[in-house]
Amino acid sequence: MEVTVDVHTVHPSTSDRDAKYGTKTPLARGPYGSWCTPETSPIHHPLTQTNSNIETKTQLQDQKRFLEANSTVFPLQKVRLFSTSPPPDYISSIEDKKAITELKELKKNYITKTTSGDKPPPIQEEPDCEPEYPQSPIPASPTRYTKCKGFLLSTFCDPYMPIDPQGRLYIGWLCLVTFCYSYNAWGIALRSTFPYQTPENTPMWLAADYFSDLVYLLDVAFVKPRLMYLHEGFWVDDPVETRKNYKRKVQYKFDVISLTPLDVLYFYFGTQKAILRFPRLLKLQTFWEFNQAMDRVLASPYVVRIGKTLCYIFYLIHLNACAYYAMSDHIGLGSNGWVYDNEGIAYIRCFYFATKTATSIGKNPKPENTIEYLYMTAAWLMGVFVFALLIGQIRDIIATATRARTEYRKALDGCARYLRRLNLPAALQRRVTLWFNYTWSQQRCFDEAKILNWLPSNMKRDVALAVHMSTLSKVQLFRDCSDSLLRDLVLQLRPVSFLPGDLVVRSGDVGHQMYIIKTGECCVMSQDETEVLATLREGSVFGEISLLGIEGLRRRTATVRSRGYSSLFALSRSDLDAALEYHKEAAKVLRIRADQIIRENAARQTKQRLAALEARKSAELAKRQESALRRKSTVSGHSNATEGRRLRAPSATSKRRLSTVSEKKNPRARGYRTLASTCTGIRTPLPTIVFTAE
Ligand SMILES: Nc1ncnc2c1ncn2[C@@H]1O[C@@H]2COP(=O)(O)O[C@H]2[C@H]1O
Repeated sequence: MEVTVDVHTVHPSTSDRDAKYGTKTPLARGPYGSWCTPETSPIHHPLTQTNSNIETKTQLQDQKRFLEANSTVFPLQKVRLFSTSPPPDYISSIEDKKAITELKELKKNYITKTTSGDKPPPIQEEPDCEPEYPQSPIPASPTRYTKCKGFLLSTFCDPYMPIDPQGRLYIGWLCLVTFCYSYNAWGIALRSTFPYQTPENTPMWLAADYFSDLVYLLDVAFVKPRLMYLHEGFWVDDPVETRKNYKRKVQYKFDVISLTPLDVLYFYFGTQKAILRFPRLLKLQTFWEFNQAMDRVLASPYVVRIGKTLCYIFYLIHLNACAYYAMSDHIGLGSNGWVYDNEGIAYIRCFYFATKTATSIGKNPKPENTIEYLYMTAAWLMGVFVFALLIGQIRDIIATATRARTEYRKALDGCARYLRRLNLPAALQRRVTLWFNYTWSQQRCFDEAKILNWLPSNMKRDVALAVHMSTLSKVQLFRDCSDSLLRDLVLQLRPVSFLPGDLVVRSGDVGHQMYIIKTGECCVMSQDETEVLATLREGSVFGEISLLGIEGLRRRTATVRSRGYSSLFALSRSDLDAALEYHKEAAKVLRIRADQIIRENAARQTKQRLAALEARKSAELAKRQESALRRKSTVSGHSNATEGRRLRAPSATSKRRLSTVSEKKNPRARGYRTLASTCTGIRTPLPTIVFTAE
């Protein structure tokens, strides 16, 4: 349906507006510099709600209502007025509207049928199609076998199966190709300059040559075209597509050129001309690819990186040695003091010469003619720039490999220096050093979070779970609650280490963190620290009572010390609160356990008090009995004296009377007595119960 709307946008004059609003509001002005109706031509502009047409909003709304009443949706934001044909957006929106109406009708029919008792029409099922699951980040394992004419064929050898570019078999193949490439790279230069290819050993050289050619050919024809590749985030394993993909690459062109059979010219030049095989050197990309693959799969990629740099250095020296021998041969072996004198093993002597010239300036045989000067200059320049670069690269690689250790040493040295400057006791300084050493041996880094910071949060969580899984699986709390609690908390856990005897939490302090024991043991001590109430082991949780604030307890209910060296995970109050907000069951478990600890601690305390009271009573009784005995024994001999003392000593009744009098004088004394008598009955908040994850 085509809709053409012809609207003259009317801008009220400033006076109209002012009359309406009663003020002179500073509004944006129209394109004509005034808010009056333009006389010359109508304004053509889209009906969007901007400052300039804010005045016409009511009119526009009227128009919209009118058009909607005529069952058309008029997209105010998109339609340009005075346009002869509606824009595509508009058409699509009309179509959308139709589709929505149809859908609504269908729904209405369906609902009326179900409510009227009719059986609703069966819902049309989608045609059978494979559900598409997310792909694995690594393509399917290449170690599958297929049967071919009775033989089990590895997928790698099956010409119709795609190859996983990260699979071991492919990396093995790359290794073989790289070996053949290295043979060509070293061999062609060597055989072209040194007299090592003789008519006797030529068949051997040729066999090696053609073997490497065969590997090159297989690589280009059967392996590379089957390599799976990533396209728009998906692994493509269709053979036609993989072949096309390979052919699109520059590498394909180089691979094909590297197979140029220039060796047919052997028929003309003779088999000695190994230089004719130089196109084989164009397969350099495979060498790089192999290095990258090794870098990915090896546990310590630094070895590969250093190995690659050393390869470059040796290869340059090799080329230098070949050039030196070729020049010496050209000038005449032993013809002057600079050239190779044809003594000893030619290659070793030339290699030595090349190494010396590339790495040192001076103390080399003096060149005697132009060509020798040119060679020496080139060799020195190569030594200064190329070798310096390569050796610098090795230094960087080693520095990267040992960066964490260097940072640790720096931190330790800095801290030790600081403590020494403050002249702190030697024992404390030694403790700090011990802490550094222990933490390093446990974590191999000081800031785990910093290392993982590059990863997306889900991956970070997976890594943290994998790293700490062995400990976290022992924590009863996580076993009793849903898995998502563990996933939510794992990134918030901060590893901390303690030395033997270190205080982890102190009774009476405000609690800010709770702890999970990763390794080692911690002792929950009695208030006076003379008794160990409980020994907590791997996977145990402590320090949660003051975080939960049960019965208003915000302070630590006990002192906990590390028994030996221990590694714990600390979880802050805010992180725990955030997690418990969404994991009510975990909050319940923690509360139940904390309640239990508090109750049992209180029971234990009461028992201890009663026992102490009992002991005091029996001690008093014994004392009284003893004094009575003593009195009996002396009564006969000193009856007069005793009688006098008895008269002087106040009786129990008079004593009581005395104390009442003093209480009356000092009401605080009575207060203390009342408190003491009630205290024996109340539960003390100090929990003293064995609380382990087991
Ligand atoms: N008797 C006990 N047995 C085991 N753990 C205890 C005992 N008493 C206290 N704790 C733990 O020691 C912690 C000390 O700090 P909180 O009070 O925060 O939480 C306490 C409990 O987790």
